Amino acid sequence: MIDVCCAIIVNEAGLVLVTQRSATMSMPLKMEFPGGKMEPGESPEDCLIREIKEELDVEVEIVAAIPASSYHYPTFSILLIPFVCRIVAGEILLKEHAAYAWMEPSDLLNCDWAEADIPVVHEYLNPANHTSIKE
Ligand SMILES: Nc1nc2c([nH]c(=O)n2[C@@H]2O[C@H](COP(=O)(O)OP(=O)(O)OP(=O)(O)O)[C@@H](O)[C@H]2O)c(=O)[nH]1
Repeated sequence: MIDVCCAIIVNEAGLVLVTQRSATMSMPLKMEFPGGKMEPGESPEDCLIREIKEELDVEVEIVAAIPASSYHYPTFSILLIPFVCRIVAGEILLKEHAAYAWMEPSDLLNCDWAEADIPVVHEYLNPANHTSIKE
């Protein structure tokens, strides 16, 4: 099982940042939440902040945790560990992804997601599943 942290970044208007994997990545052009694999000895929170800086060149603050969900792809399994975040410094500059979009929460389920993300979107859409970390 690969531990992967991902960021559900929300802006002041309540829109959610969705990123598109590039044509050269695995699962090309699928939509995902930015993030990546935890390194040995790294906490999920530190992983998330590092990955978002590497991928989007912004600094985020974690607002809430969403339950992790596992997903079994044909050749590997991942545990997706999502956090709701907001940007506290910087402007988005895509370093790896093909594109990004700010979406209304009600439109999220219409995206062509990496399959592991679909349960995460459902968890996000139910606020009862959010564990607040910072107001
Ligand atoms: N960052 C991120 N990765 C996801 C999501 N959903 C999902 O299935 N994944 C998968 O989890 C792994 C994340 O690893 P990564 O982002 O550090 O790795 P990577 O793109 O270099 O992938 P690679 O190891 O296939 O080259 C990838 O296999 C990716 O396809 C998601 O929402 N965000």
